[in-house]
Amino acid sequence: MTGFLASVASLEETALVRAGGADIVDLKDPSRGALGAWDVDSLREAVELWRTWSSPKPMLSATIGDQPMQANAVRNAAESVAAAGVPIVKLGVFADGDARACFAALASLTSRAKLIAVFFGDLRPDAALLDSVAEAGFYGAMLDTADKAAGGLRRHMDQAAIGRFVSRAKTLGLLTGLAGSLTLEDVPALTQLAPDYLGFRGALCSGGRAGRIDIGQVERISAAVKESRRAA
Ligand SMILES: O=C[C@H](O)COP(=O)(O)O
Repeated sequence: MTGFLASVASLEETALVRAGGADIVDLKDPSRGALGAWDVDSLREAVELWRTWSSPKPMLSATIGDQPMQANAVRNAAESVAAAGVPIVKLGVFADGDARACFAALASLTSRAKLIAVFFGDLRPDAALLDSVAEAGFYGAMLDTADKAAGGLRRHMDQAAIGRFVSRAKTLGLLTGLAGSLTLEDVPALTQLAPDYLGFRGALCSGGRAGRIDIGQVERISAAVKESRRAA
């Protein structure tokens, strides 16, 4: 069943998307890049708030920033997000450096945090890397886009290619997600591929992804995801 991930830039937005029906609240600073990170003090505050929530309680994730694919840089950034108490940590698989070495360096963290590898549809994602992601003990893998000015995920990958990614990740036992400037119109087609969640930021905001979350847009996307999964 496909869920709804909403990326938020502040504590206020965290409460808004929870009220709007998000299944995963994703702490991300869009002004700092595709996977811009919150500062550690704000992460701790969000974790404290999240711990007070009762049912329905969304999952909580956070991004580690747009790091170079160097094992030390990626591990340090991921350790710091996990140490703030965030249960799900999302990190980018950029085209530079040694992705396999980064995954291997993170294996020891997988007992303390659920790690998600974020592949980018506009950076020629190498699905063969999914095996290494699973071997390192990651919790999930998803597709997103790195360049938010270059169109959405479906502009860079066709339905069959996205479907192959989802299906390979599932076969490996990974939680699967799809994002990348998605809009309401993308929901029915992508839900057909049965990812575990669809992720949004820009479509939830007024004034673009670096703008502010609009509760009306959150509710519309949330309703569309729920409707599509009923129809699937
Ligand atoms: O993880 C999901 C993303 O934050 C998606 O952001 P976007 O919809 O602005 O590409």
